[in-house]
Amino acid sequence: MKEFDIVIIGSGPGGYRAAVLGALRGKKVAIIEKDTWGGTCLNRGCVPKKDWHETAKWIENSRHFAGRGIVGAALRGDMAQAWQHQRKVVETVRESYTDYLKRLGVQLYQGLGSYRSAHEIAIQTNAGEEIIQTHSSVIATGSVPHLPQGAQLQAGKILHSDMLFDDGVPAGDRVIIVGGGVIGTEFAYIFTQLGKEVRWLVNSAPLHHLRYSPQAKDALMDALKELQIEARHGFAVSDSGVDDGKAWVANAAGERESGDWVLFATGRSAHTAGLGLENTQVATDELGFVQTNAHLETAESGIYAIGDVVGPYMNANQALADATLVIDNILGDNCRERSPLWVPELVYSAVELARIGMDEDAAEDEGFEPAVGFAAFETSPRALGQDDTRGFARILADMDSGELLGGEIVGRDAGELIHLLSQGSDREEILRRIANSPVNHPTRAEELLNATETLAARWGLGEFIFAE
Ligand SMILES: Cc1cc2nc3c(=O)[nH]c(=O)nc-3n(C[C@H](O)[C@H](O)[C@H](O)COP(=O)(O)OP(=O)(O)OC[C@H]3O[C@@H](n4cnc5c(N)ncnc54)[C@H](O)[C@@H]3O)c2cc1C
Ligand SMILES: NC(=O)c1ccc[n+]([C@@H]2O[C@H](COP(=O)([O-])OP(=O)(O)OC[C@H]3O[C@@H](n4cnc5c(N)ncnc54)[C@H](O)[C@@H]3O)[C@@H](O)[C@H]2O)c1
Repeated sequence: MKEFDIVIIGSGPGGYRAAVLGALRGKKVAIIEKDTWGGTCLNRGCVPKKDWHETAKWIENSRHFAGRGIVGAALRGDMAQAWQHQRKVVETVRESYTDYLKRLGVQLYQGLGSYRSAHEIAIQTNAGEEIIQTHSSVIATGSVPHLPQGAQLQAGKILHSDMLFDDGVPAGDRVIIVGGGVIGTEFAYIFTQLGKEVRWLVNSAPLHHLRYSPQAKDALMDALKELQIEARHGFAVSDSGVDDGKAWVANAAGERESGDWVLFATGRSAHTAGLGLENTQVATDELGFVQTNAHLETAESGIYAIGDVVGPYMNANQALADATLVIDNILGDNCRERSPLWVPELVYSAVELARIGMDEDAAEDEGFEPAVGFAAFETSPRALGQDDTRGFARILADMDSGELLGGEIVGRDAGELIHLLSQGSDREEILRRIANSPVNHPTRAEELLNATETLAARWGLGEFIFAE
């Protein structure tokens, strides 16, 4: 029986990163994947979605072509071609991921991983079963789409996002999107730009459950409205079907909406099916998420869990941060604690939203006195030159110490700019560093510098921000 120091089950961003870090730190590592290498993020999530988001942006930006001196035939989106484009990107990335794991000496197993006991894991492949032994293991099995009661999937007609990326884009231009979460908000924009006629149904205000400020959500909703993308509110789907080739959904009052196909974007649930957790002490909560302590260790010593399967923060950034933490904990003295507040969150839609840390209420609850630094992209030379002055950078700092408490960026490249606020845990230093480091001009990043300077000018935090 083969023996490993660390076995990882699942090859999404969490599992992949844990395998890389374990190997780089000299450990004998195996990773097990039952499906396509790279998990949800690479094959059915972040990577192909951002590829489409980029295409959508190009189409949206074509509104400005004439004014910039680009003239010629009108452009239109072709979603089937866009699907092919993301596939090529995904396949290239997947190959480089698996190559890197092999070069690092990680043992790759293709098959279903299932605990036989706390330190024995069976891998079921088409060829049979192999059992391996390990000192520690990491459950990184991610999540699967969650559907409301009454939703019935049908290939090519009623689907969730995994089916969209696995099977291709169905025929027909009238699409119904159900759900006002991140996927619904991102895809309502992407599909519209790619030439679809979108009917967007939400049972509560889009992104209501996320921690973005009302100003950020309003800025996004305004940008969507400008593109004629508006949600039908108060529509909770409780039934669905296909009649005469048309897909439909209905609410409890019997009201129907129909189109060529339907995309359900109604959340995701933890993926633990077939994992054999009953052969261990690992417990799940009432929603099915794997329970861990703050060190991400389960009730079974030596078994850790990371990413979507732990929840409730289901994004690749959290899975990556978790992976770094558990490898430190497995190899060190098990003392690092999960800190989701300082992992960036993003939405990629008509504008990008990015946030990190606390908002004003949370900061006050923690006993801080938050001051707000603000800069809009309205007069940024870079934003003006890009014909896109929507959005702002907002920074919260503590009046008593100048410590960064949180930040939010709305607008183009917010997903890149947020890194200026996420680097390092020395949050009393971050704003001083931003205010005093050499910058590239003209850039959007300068608006973070400007927001920092307003903390000095308006709130008197200069002594912290400009101190030697
Ligand atoms: C449409 C969409 C867009 C998204 N966009 C973004 C984005 O822009 N930014 C962002 O940060 N997040 C995004 N996300 C969320 C992100 O994809 C997930 O949070 C992330 O993939 C979670 O990573 P993970 O490692 O926990 O699990 P996953 O990526 O889900 O990977 C888990 C892997 O484990 C495998 N597995 C499960 N059980 C077993 C078993 N028993 N044996 C072997 N293998 C097993 C699965 O096959 C899967 O490959 C998006 C998600 C979706 C659906
Ligand atoms: N940029 C990113 O980081 C990113 C992008 C996409 C997805 N994700 C993650 O993937 C996961 C899944 O995304 P999601 O948007 O499906 O989930 P979500 O949990 O963000 O939102 C689900 C939405 O569906 C709605 N809903 C639920 N039942 C409904 C019903 N019967 N009728 C109408 N609406 C209903 C909810 O009110 C909610 O608005 C999330 O956890 C999300 O964070 C992250």
